[in-house]
Amino acid sequence: MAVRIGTRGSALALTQSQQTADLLAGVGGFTTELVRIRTEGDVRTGSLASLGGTGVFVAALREALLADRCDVAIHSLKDLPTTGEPGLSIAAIPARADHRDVLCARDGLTLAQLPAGSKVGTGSPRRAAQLRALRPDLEVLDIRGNVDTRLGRVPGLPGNREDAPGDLDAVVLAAAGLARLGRSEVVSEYFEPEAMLPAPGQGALAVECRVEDAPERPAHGGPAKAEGALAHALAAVDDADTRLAVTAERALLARLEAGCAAPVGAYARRKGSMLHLDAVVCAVDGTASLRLTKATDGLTEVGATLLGIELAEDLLAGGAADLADLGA
Ligand SMILES: NCc1[nH]cc(CCC(=O)O)c1CC(=O)O
Repeated sequence: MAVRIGTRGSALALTQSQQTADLLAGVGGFTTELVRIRTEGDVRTGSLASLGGTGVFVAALREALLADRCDVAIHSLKDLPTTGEPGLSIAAIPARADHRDVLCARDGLTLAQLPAGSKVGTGSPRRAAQLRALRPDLEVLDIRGNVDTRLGRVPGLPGNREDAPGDLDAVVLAAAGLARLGRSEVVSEYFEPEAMLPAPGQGALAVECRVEDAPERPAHGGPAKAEGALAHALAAVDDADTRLAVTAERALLARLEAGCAAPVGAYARRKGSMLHLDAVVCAVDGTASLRLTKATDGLTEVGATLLGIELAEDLLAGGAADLADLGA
């Protein structure tokens, strides 16, 4: 019997679901098939999908898992709410792809090379705030749509359709999504976290399944226990360092009680025996921000969670809630 992989129908979702299906099947013991889960957001026009945010898609995939219409669901971790779903488990977090945001500008321009007044599109308050802080002289515009639609707003990018509008000078997107779609040649600049902190979980995927199919992970570390071919594969594709990093980033987000549209950036990575976490909360107009860093030698799920909570409390003590509407 094939393991049914539930996925959204966008090009990005289909690509990352197929790549993850191949990763799981590569461990051996089963085949996979993609099951496309339709949502209300898919059948109506783009504006509803953006209104409902990604929450409607996550909810539809979770409903399909609980109703046994699929066995596994693949999510972009940065779109996944920090609250879990009873009966389901984040059974695997594969190694993170590129965590960075990128600029895709006309004529290969970097951010520093864009003329004053250039129009830069992004749908993310986090990216807008950090862009405005770096270049207050640019015009940052709110844009919507899938990756192809967004790239189509910039004239002359390789791979754009002939009839694309090309009405902006640049857009900012996630490196990981472009890489998964094979469109990295549109990138004119990669932003290191020092310039722009990514969204918590950016570049990482989450594989969710019903709790009875998930490998058992001891709370204080040690190898996961897996019964059955699927649980074994889920344990095998899990990346411990990525899991630690995104656990810290998401614990921070949860403690800030920040929504997915809040202007909060966070990036954690393991360096030797330490886990480092950088985070920023920005005023959306880019005039103020609070950026802090913290590290721990507690390289367990508990240690990573505490790191995120403690850095969030440092940010709150520094006035993060007055800077930004965290509930956005
Ligand atoms: N919010 C949309 C979204 N969700 C996941 C990705 C791809 C990158 C990733 O997996 O983090 C994107 C596109 C983007 O932000 O450019």
